[in-house]
Amino acid sequence: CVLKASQKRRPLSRLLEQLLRNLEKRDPNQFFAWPVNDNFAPGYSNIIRRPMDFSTMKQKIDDNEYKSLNCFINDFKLMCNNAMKYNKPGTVYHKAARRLLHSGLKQLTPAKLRPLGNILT
Ligand SMILES: COc1ccc(C(=O)NC2CCC2)cc1-c1cc(C(C)=O)n2cccnc12
Repeated sequence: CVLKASQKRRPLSRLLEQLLRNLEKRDPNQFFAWPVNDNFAPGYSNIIRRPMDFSTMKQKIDDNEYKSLNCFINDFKLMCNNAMKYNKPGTVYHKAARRLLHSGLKQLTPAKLRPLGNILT
């Protein structure tokens, strides 16, 4: 029988896509959905050396650039830490990044991931 496109994906890619969808749900305002635009964030590209956002992470999954779950988690942390570096504490973006980081990492603990199978070994 012919496998559906999604079934042809590598197991790691399918897991990362599932985790990404779960993380994106925690960004209802879509502040992290696309690259931050210098026109709305003056000086952003001078302050943030390694920008990251959910659409870039999705592209990296599709291009099989993530060799491990840790590389994926590191990009998620980079994205949140960038926002807490550029935006002052108390701003809507700094608060959103703190909340996203903490709630997102709770979903990425070994206990939460173990039920997803031993593909991480
Ligand atoms: C993809 O990035 C965005 C997309 C949409 C919005 C947005 O709808 N902002 C409205 C809430 C008050 C204006 C903000 C952002 C945004 C994210 C960020 C981050 C993540 O630092 N940011 C920083 C300064 C100014 N705008 C932003």
